Amino acid sequence: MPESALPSQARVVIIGGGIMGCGLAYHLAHEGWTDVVLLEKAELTSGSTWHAAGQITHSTSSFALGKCVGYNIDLYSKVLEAETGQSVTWHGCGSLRLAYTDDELDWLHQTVSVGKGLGFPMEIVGPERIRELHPFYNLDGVKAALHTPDDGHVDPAGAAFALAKGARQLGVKIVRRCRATNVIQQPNGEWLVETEQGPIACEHVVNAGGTYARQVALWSGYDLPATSMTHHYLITDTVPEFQTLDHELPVVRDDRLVSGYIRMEQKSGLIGIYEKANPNTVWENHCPWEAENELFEPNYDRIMPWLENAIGRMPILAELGIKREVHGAISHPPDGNPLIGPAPGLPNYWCCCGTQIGIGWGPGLTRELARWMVHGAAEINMREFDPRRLGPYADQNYQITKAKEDYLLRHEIPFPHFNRLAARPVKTSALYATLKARGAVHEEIYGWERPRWFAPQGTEPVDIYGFHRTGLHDIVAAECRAVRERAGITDISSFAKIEIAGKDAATFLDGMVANRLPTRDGRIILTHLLNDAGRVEAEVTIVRLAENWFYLTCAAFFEQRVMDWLARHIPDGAEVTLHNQSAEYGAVALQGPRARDILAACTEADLSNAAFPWLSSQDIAVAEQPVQAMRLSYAGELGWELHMPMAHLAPVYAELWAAGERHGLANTGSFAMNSMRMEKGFKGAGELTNEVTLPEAGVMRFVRMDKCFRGKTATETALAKPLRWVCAYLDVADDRKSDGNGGEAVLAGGQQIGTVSSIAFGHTVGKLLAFAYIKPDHATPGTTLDVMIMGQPRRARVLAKPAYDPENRLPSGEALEEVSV
Ligand SMILES: NCCCC(=O)O
Repeated sequence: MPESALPSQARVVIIGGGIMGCGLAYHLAHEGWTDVVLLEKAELTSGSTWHAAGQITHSTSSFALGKCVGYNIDLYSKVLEAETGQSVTWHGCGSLRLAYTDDELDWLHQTVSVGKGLGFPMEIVGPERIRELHPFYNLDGVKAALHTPDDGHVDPAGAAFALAKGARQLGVKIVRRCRATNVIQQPNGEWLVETEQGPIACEHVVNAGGTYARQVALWSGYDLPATSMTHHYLITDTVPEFQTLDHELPVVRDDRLVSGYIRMEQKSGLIGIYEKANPNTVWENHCPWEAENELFEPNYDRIMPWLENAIGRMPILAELGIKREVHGAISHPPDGNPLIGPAPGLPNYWCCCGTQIGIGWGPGLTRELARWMVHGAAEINMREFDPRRLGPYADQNYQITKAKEDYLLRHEIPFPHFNRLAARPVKTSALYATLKARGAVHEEIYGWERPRWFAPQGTEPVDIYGFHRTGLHDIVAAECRAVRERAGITDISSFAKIEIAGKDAATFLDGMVANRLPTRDGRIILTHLLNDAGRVEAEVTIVRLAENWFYLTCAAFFEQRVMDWLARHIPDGAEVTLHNQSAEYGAVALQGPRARDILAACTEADLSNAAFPWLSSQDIAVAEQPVQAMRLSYAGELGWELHMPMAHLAPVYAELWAAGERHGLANTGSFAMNSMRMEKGFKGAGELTNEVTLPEAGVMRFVRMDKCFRGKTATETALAKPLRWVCAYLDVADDRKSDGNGGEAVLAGGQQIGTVSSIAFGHTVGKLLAFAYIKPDHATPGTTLDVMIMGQPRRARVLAKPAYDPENRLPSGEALEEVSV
C-alpha cells in the first residue's frame, strides 16, 4: 500500500498532525503500539504548531507539568535529532524570569522548591548576575530573577517533524491531506472515522485537533471545552548589538512589564506579548477547514502598552523595524491546563489537545497519554490534565469567558489557591445565597461553588493571596476551633453522588472495589477503585442501602471519572444501573462535639452510639424532611453527613442553624476541613492518585486481599516487590511565616528523596503537617528530613500516628476507626 493510502482499520486513529498528534504517534510507537494512523487535513504543523514561538522552560510550579518539561528538554536537546536524523534546531540559551516585587520573588522561591524536587538546575540571581547574563535588559526596579540555564527553544516544525519521523520509523502511518469528516461510535464499541479518502475503523480515536479540536469533538456529541485565543509575537530587523555576540542571550520572561517574553531569534529580537486587556478569541463557532498556516493581521492597539514597555526594557530594539508579525490562534481550555486523557462518557475516545504551550509541554504530555492508553495508567498524576475535570456545565459561554480569563492570567503570579472568578457561578447548592450572605468565599470545584472560608464580621469576603501566611491563617484557625470545640457545618453539596442498583449491583460493585462491600444495610465503607495497573482511579465512600442498592459518594472532581469507570466495566447482560444524583442531591457535614446535640434537636431519631454507630447510615427526618444521615467525619470528629434532595437542603440547614446557635455552631469551609483532615492523618485527592498503588499510599487497611477485585493482581505484584515510594506523614518545622503549597522537594542529607503531595497547618495541634511520597528507606517514624519551602530547607520528622487524636478516641471517649472520605 502506498504511504499515502488510507487503511480501512487501525488500532488507533489520531486526528491532527501538530506537535500533540505527532508526539502521541511517536510515544504510542515507543510504548509498543504501532498500528496507528495519524490523519492530517493539510500539512503537518499547519494549524498552530508552525507559528509557535517554540520556547521551553523549567520554570513551573506544577510538579506534574515539570516532569513533562524536564523530559521535553532532554528529548529536544539530546535525543530526538540523534534518533531520527531530523533537525530540531535546539537553542540551549537558558531563561531568566524577572521579579520586581516581593510576591514575584516569593513565586520564584516556590518554583525553586518544586524544581529542586525535579532535579532542575535553577537558581535565583540578583541584578548583578542578571546583567552579566543579559547586558541589554534595563533592570530598573528588578529585584532578582530565576535563572534556568538549561532552558531553550526549538524550531517547532522541526520538532514535530522529528516526532513524526520517529513514529514512522517504528511503523506509524501518517496520512497527509486527508481530512476527517466525522467520528462515529459503532454498536460494537469501535470508532469509525470518516475521511475525505474513505472510512477507517479503529479501537481508539484521538482528538489532537488543536484549534479544530472542539468541532471535531462535536461530531461525537462532546462539547470539548477549549477556545482559540490569538497571541502576538514580533520579530525585529537585525539587532546590530547581536551581530558580534558569540553566544545567545537567555530568554527573558518579564511578567510584570512586558506580560510576555523577549529573546534572540538568530540576530533579531523576538517579543511575545500576552496583553492584559481585551484578549481576542477567534473562530468561536467554526475554525475554517481550509485554513492552513493561517495568521491574522496584527493588532498593535491591543498589545501597544506592553510592546512599549518591552522596548523600554530593551532599548536596543527601539529603532528597529518589525520584519515578521506572528498573530496566530492557540487553543485555551477554561483553566489553562491541557486536555489529555479520556473524553467524558466516550469509551476509547481520547483528548490530546487544548495545549496552549504545545512545544514546551507537548511531548511529555503525549508520552503520559500513550502510557495511559497502552498500559491503562500514566506514570504521573494526570489530575490537572484529565479532560473529565470539566463537566457539561462548561458550555460555550463558559469556555469563552474562562479562556479569556486564562489568557489574561498567563503572566500573572500563580498564587496558592488562586480563585478564578470569571463565568461564575455555574453550579450552586440551595445554600449558596444564604452562605454568601454569611460571609462565604466560594471556590469552584467541578463547576460547583463550594465555600472555602467565611469572613468574620468586619472582614471583607474577598480572597487574600500570598505565598506567606495571610490574614486567612487566623480565620481558618477559628473555623477549626469551632469544629474541634463546638460544631461546624459545611456545605458539601459538590460531592459526587451516584446510586448503583439492579439485581447484579452487589456482585458488580464488589468486583470493582478493593474493600469488602458492607454485608448489612445501612453500613458504610471507604474504598478504592483501581485500574489494572493497581493504581488509584478514585477513593469513594459506599453506603449499602439494600442488598443490591448502593449510594456512592466521592470528591466532586471524580464525578465523571467514576461514572465512566463504573459504566465501562458493567459486564454485558448484567443488571446494574447507575444514576448520577450529584446535581439532584445536596449535602451538609455537621461535625464537632456538639454535633449530636444539634442534630438531636432537629430529629426524633436515636443518635446514640448504640443506635447510630460510626460508619453507619440511616434515613431520618430532619426539619420534617427525609434525610440520609451518614455517620462520618473527615475532620475526625463526632459528626454526620446529611444528604437529601436539593430542595430540602435550605430548610434542613435553617433548622440545624437555629438549633446550633446556642451550641456555638459555625459555618466552616474547605480550608478548615483540609487543615483538620491533615492533622487527623486522613489522605485525600493529593495522595490517592493514578500515580500510586494502595501499598504505596499506605491504605492497605481498606483492602481485602482475600476477595477478587479489579487491580488485585497488580496490587499483589506491588506488595511482592520493594515499593518505589511510600506516603509519609510529616511534622514540618513551623517558621510562622509560610506553610508551603504542595509539590515541594523532600531531601535527606541534601539529596532529593521525595515530593510533598499535601501540606497544611494543623490549627488544633499547632503544627505544619505534610504528606509526601518518599523513598521507603527514609519513611521510618522518627526519621528527620528536610522539606524545601520557599526555597529553604525546613526540618521535618516522619510521624507514626495522626497529629490530632492519635489513638482515634474522640473527645467524648468513643473509638473512631481510622477513615478518610
Ligand atoms: N507563546 C508561548 C510562549 C511561552 C513561553 O515561552 O513563555
